Amino acid sequence: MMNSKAAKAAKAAQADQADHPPAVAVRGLRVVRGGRPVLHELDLTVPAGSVTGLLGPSGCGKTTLLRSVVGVQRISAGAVTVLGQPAGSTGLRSRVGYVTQAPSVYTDLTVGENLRYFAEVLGAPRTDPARVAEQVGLGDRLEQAVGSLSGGQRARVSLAAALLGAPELLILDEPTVGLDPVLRRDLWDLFHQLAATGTTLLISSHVMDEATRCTRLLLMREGRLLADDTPAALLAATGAADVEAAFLHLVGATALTATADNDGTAR
Ligand SMILES: Nc1ncnc2c1ncn2[C@@H]1O[C@H](COP(=O)(O)OP(=O)(O)OP(=O)(O)O)[C@@H](O)[C@H]1O
Repeated sequence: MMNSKAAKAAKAAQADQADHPPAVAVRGLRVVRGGRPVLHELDLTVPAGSVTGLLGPSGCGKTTLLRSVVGVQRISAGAVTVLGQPAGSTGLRSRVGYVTQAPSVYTDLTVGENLRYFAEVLGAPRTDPARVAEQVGLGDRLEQAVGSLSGGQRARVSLAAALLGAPELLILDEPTVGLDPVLRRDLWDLFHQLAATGTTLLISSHVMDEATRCTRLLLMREGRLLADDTPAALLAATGAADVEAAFLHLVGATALTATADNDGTAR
C-alpha cells in the first residue's frame, strides 16, 4: 500500500511523462544506506536523447542515484520512472544498459566469448558482439583473454557488453576513470554518436572538466542536487568561468542559505 507522499510523487512522475516524456524522472527520492540518509528527497529529470553528466565529489551519492535508476537500490521514499516504467521493471531489462565502476566481465574468457555470452543472455542479435567491440575500439582484440588486457581495455569490454542489444538508456558510472586523454576523448565522441542516434546517456564523473562534454548537468553534493541545467546556463547563472568554479559558487550559496535557515541571518 502506497502512503500519500509516495502516491503524490508517483503522480508527479507520471505527469512529467505525459508532457515531454523524459528518459528518467526522479521525484522525492530518499535513500538510506547503513542507517544514514544518502539521498535527500531528490527531484530531477534526464531528457531523452541527452548526454547528462552527474557530477559531484566522491561519496556525494552518484552511484546510489544511478543504482536507484537501474532499480537495484532499496529506496525509502519517492518514485523513479525510467522510459515510462517504474525503475527496475522487467520490461526495462533489455532497454537499459548499466556499466558499474568495477569492470564486470569474466577475466578467464576472451573478449569475444564474454560478448557472445552476454549477447545470448540478453537475446541480442548474433552480429552484436563484433559491432559493439568495434564501437569501443576493441575490434582486433576479440580473441584475447580479458585477464591479459589493460585496465582501460577491460573497462571498455564492460562498456561493450552494455551496448549489446542497443539499449535506449545507458547508465555509466565513471566510465573514463584511469583512461588516457586520447581514449577519454574517443569515448566521449562515442557517447555523442550514440546520443545522435537517439540513445540517452547518464554518465557520472567526479572530474569537473568532463562537464563541458555534456548537454546537461546534474551537480550533486552530500546527497542533494545543487544544479540541473545545461553547462552554458549554469555558467551564465553563476558568472563562473568553468564548471568547477560554478560548483564552488553554488556550494558557497547553499552554505549561506543553511546559515540563514539556522538563525535567520545570512553571514
Ligand atoms: N553499502 C553501503 N552501506 C553503507 N553506506 C554506504 C554503502 N554504500 C555507499 N555508502 C555511503 O553512501 C554515500 C554515497 O555513496 P556513493 O557510492 O553513492 O557515492 P559516489 O558519489 O558514487 O562516490 P564515488 O565518486 O567515490 O564513487 C557515501 O557516504 C558512502 O559511504
